[in-house]
Amino acid sequence: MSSMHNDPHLQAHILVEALPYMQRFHGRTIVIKYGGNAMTETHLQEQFAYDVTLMKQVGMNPVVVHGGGPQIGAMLGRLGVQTHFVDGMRVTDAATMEVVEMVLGGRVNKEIVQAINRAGGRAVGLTGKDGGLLHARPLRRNGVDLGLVGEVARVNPDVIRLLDQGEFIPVVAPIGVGTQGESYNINADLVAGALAATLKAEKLILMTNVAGVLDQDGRLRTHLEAAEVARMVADGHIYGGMLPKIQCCLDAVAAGVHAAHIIDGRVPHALLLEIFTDAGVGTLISD
Ligand SMILES: Nc1ncnc2c1ncn2[C@@H]1O[C@H](COP(=O)(O)OP(=O)(O)O)[C@@H](O)[C@H]1O
Ligand SMILES: CC(=O)N[C@@H](CCC(=O)OP(=O)(O)O)C(=O)O
Repeated sequence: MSSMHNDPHLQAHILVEALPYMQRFHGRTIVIKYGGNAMTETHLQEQFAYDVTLMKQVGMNPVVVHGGGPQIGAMLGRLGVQTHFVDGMRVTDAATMEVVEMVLGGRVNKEIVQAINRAGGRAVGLTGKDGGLLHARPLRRNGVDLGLVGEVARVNPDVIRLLDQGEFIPVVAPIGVGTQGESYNINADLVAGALAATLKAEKLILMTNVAGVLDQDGRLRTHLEAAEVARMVADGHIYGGMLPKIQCCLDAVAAGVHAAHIIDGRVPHALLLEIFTDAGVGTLISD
């Protein structure tokens, strides 16, 4: 870092390289699923907060959707409540839902809001209940009852648009509201995908704990087209937690989002590198 500071030419070069991206993405919405190490390690969290604040400062509209699976797991453990997953989804009974809502909508959401505010941004925390943002219905999986696990039935983006115009950065916890006012626990990747599609976002960026989508030899694929993704899934080279990410990237791109990225949240300033540099980080998925 210090050697970079000592090289004004390099600094100027970096700023100039960022200019076309600032121009291209000015006034555009970029939906970011924030999760993994980037959320739990203090220095990565601080860097993320600076990245989002910088995006907003140069005229983009970042919309943050956060996860928090490990934090929910830790709280359930402290309360002595057993939890288990079916196809990557946490089976959610009423007692679990109470904890999910407290942890995601309370502690985790406010920690992110505070981190962004500390970086000089103006973040506003929401759950899908606020402004009727995320209407949910029960998610059905091969006849297995997942309880209060939901999927997004409808998005009402009015509150996001209002915040964007007001120079605020929305930070959304993945909780939806049902027809009777009940809460649903929704996988955060699904929420990010649905928001990106509804907002006709320029980009959907999913931050995770791997370098991106890897091929059968463990090499990073920097660009994948839909047809190739389908082949990799059929051949079993994409599985587990990567499946819903891939699916929501494909859905978002099919719905008109220009690009969907799966990026390595363990890399310092991963978001900044993805948005403002020619190289980018992770895997770009296009149709
Ligand atoms: N082709 C692939 N490339 C990279 N990761 C893959 C691939 N196929 C399956 N995975 C798995 O998907 C995981 C990422 O999903 P997950 O752990 O659910 O992420 P997150 O917790 O960030 O939502 C990886 O750790 C890896 O085990
Ligand atoms: C239905 C379901 O599984 N919901 C997730 C919601 C949080 C989430 O998605 O967090 P990560 O992105 O950190 O995994 C859960 O209960 O863990």
